[in-house]
Amino acid sequence: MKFVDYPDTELMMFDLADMLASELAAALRQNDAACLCVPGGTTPGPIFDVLSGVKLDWDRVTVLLSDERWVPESHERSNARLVRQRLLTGRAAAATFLPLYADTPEPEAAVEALAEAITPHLPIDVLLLGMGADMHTASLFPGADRLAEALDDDAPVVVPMRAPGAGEPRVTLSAPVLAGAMSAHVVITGAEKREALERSEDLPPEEAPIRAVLANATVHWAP
Ligand SMILES: O=C(O)[C@H](O)[C@@H](O)[C@H](O)[C@H](O)COP(=O)(O)O
Repeated sequence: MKFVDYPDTELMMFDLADMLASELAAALRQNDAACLCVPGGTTPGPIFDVLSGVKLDWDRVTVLLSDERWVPESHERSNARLVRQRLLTGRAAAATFLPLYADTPEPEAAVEALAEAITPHLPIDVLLLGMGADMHTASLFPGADRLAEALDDDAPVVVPMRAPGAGEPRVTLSAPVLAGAMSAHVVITGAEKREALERSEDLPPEEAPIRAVLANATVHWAP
């Protein structure tokens, strides 16, 4: 794992957006298409704001979510809603978005079809993830009902997930899909998350799921 700390959040968001854009551009120089995978939550909005205005062949980029809350896009907790409002605007509006949600009451009915749509776009070229103070990333929560399945080397691409700290049911890309990204960045802010990251170093992924993606990742931190 590589760790980069920044003097302030604004600078981090700009630098990181710039880095993601360069990596996407490099992937597009090598291949016809590139896959960008992003998280939801409260942290990445400012990165999306910068990235959405970057000059890039966005029409060759597919955007995926690392995970989704099982709510329709009209819901304020929908990660797809965040991505549509903050990332898929401006120049990035030309990208293709693959949602991680379908209009079924429970995620179990939809995960296979979602995985089928995503699989042709793997491996992820550029991955951005967040992390919770409980050391979850994507929707790989400690104590979640299907965490062991999602951490397994042979895990399916998309796994439904229910956890005490998660609110509504979720779906998540599995650990091998996330860990298989060509380039991975984790963005965190504040002392609590930095301490959690340090604590995770002595824990197995079952207790600290962020461990499952850290080996080849760069963690970006600002106070
Ligand atoms: O849908 C989600 O909630 C995410 O994808 C999740 O994994 C998020 O990245 C962390 O919970 C951090 O969330 P914050 O950025 O809001 O702290």
